[in-house]
Amino acid sequence: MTDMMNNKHVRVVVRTRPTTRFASQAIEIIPDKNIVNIHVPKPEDAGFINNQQSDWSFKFDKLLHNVSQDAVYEECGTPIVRSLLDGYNGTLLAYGQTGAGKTFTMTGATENYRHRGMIPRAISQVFKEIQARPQYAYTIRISYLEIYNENMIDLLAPVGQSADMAVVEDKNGCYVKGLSQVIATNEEETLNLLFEGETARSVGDHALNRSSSRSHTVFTIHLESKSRVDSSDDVIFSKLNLVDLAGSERLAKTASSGKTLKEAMFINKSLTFLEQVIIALADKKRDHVPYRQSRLTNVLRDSLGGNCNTLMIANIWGEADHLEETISTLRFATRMSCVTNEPVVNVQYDPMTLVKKQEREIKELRQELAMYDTLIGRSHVQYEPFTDGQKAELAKRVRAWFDGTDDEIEIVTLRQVKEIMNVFKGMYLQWAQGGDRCELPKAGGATGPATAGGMERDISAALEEEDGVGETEGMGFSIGVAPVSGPNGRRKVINKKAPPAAKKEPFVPNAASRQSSTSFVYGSSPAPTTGTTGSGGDDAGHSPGGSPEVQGASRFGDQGAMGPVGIPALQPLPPIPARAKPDRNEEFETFKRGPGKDLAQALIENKRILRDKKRALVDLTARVTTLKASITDLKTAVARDRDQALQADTEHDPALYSAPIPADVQAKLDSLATLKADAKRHLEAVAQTKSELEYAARVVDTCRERLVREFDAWYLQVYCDAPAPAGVGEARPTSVAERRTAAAAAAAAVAGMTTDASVADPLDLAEQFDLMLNDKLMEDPASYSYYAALKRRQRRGAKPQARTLM
Ligand SMILES: Nc1ncnc2c1ncn2[C@@H]1O[C@H](COP(=O)(O)OP(=O)(O)OP(=O)(O)O)[C@@H](O)[C@H]1O
Repeated sequence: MTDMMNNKHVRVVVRTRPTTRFASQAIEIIPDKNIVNIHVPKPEDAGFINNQQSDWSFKFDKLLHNVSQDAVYEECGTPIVRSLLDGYNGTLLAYGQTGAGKTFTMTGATENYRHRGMIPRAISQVFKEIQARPQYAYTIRISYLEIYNENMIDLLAPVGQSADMAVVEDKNGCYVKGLSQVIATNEEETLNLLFEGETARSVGDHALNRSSSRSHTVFTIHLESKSRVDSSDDVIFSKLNLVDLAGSERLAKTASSGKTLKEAMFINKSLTFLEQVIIALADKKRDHVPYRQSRLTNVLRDSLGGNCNTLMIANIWGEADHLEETISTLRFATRMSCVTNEPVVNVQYDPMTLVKKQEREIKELRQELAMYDTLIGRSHVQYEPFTDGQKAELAKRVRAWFDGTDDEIEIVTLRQVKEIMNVFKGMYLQWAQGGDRCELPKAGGATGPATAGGMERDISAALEEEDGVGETEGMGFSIGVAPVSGPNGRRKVINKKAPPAAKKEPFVPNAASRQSSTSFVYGSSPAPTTGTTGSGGDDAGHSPGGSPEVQGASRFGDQGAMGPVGIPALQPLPPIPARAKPDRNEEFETFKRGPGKDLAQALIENKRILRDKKRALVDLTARVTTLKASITDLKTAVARDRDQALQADTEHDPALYSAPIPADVQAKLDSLATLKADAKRHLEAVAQTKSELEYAARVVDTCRERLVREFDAWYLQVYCDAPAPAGVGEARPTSVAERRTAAAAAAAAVAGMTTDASVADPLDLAEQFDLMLNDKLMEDPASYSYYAALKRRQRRGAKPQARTLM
């Protein structure tokens, strides 16, 4: 018996189907030497000069002529199953013409136990071997796949529950995703699965063999083994594929038509592809193996020429009528024997064992930490997750700290810090959502929870006292708007111990601030004021220019990270007196043409670049779509040519596959290659442009944020007498009066200018949509038409009157 592990090439065993009409004049079997000689007399009517081959000699690893199932299994099954138990993958496949005995070899005849085939015998041996190896724990899973007309069918899936399947390859090999793997604990259960699958198998009738299987099947025994003796966490995975291929046949001979003809064509095609894979594998110079051409080769990709023991049983039917098929089978078997394999044991680390090991380690480390804490006198240190009760207790202490009744919270562990942060977060969220009763404590040590409004009142009252003006800003101005909860650290810390709010009259917020749970500290423009003209107003919703981006830029600008800790202690900047309040939108225009001119121009220029990039991207993507469509058309044309050639090949002529490719097909293949290269180039350009576009978008955002920030600083400095932040604005007028005069002058200058739309209008909705469209196109260029239509619809939706007026 050959040692499978030392076997570097695919083993090929030829089995003959017993027959009383054996063509002994044409076929010579020499079992001792494993040789088959074939002599086909040349037809007399073929003419004087006849180069047709008439003699063949084939040598294989083993020749099994008229032997029993026992003998076949002993030769082919036993070693491969033993290797399976040792951790090597194995594949046993039966190939041959229809009726040559493939199914008889693999599954056998069910009515007689002695006639059972390789699969039931392999199952039986697997469980016997397992019993003989008590030092290992085994898990066995069974899958049974059928490939019928290029469709994959899960023969073990519960009726009506078959999932979508796909062949997937990862570092551990290749498998069919979605295919059921049923755990089997004993021989009987496994045989049940085999028969269950058998009944589900597609069986068709035709002239040669009334119970011929018209599909390929792959019965797989997946084995997982782990040593019970050594402490290693290694798990060995191995699998045995038992493959029953559909019969190779000549369409004319089987008198197939209609559905059966279609089946035969699929079978011939997949076997041709199998042959091509075998030819490629046998050719050491070929670096590409066309596995993906058919489901069969794709499923078997790690079983043919991979890291497994592969054995093929070539079934032949030695009657004169089937001489051609016999030669064809033996030629294929010869090619198969040239394929080399490198069997290796598939060892993997068990993820569950790893988890258990880490859990053990964590437990030990905790114990060690507890010992350490005891030694240094730190008791009651909490390392476990906090319980609800403990969380509530901690929240109480945090509140006490806010109230000032508790001066400090001792920090003992990182987990405790995290929990405290969680308490802050919860309080902040509750407050930001404007719940009626917020858990935030009232400043000044008042006991019990305070309302958000209450705190705001305290803050505003404090401001009133400080500035002598008591107006609160409504919401509505879009540029530089910052909510109380925002990150801009332009607020003062309320002294917990002596809150001015406690002494003041309660503040009654205006309508706008009542409507919103979020009130704005500065930059809000509640009134339809007209800049320096100073006409007051109270319309909170007046603001133009409410671009969400601009709001976002200001809310989450870079002036400090948003942190819930500082929130209760924040205080707004002094509000602008109503009579002096200019319209911020107008002031923004003034700013863009004055101190912020360079920045505004940079923004315009960067937006232009962004638009150019978007346009380029749309063009490139459209080109890729066109190229892809052309590639698909050409591929279809080539496939049609191939199908026609296959249909014409009713004699299944092996010479056809070595014949040169016709010129017109070659021309199509050349164009296909050119198109693919072109598409690849364009896809690279798309990727490049996409990254340039993203960069340009970032630059635009940064520019816009900076412009808004600078404007805020400028505005505050001019109208609120706030100190200029470092690096923002230079050579400014010194006094408030001077600044206001300068601003008025700038506004007057601007009044005479034409408005530059691109300055006033950052990325509009259409531009945002373009950006989104480009992102979608990147995900799937074929979606171009869909999204383009969507865009059209959106445009139409925006201007419905345009249609009705026509
Ligand atoms: N070695 C054998 N001993 C006895 N009977 C055999 C043997 N080989 C084949 N047969 C019989 O020949 C018939 C056809 O065999 P089988 O169905 O296995 O062919 P096949 O190659 O699987 O055909 P198909 O490709 O159509 O599935 C069956 O009735 C089977 O019992």
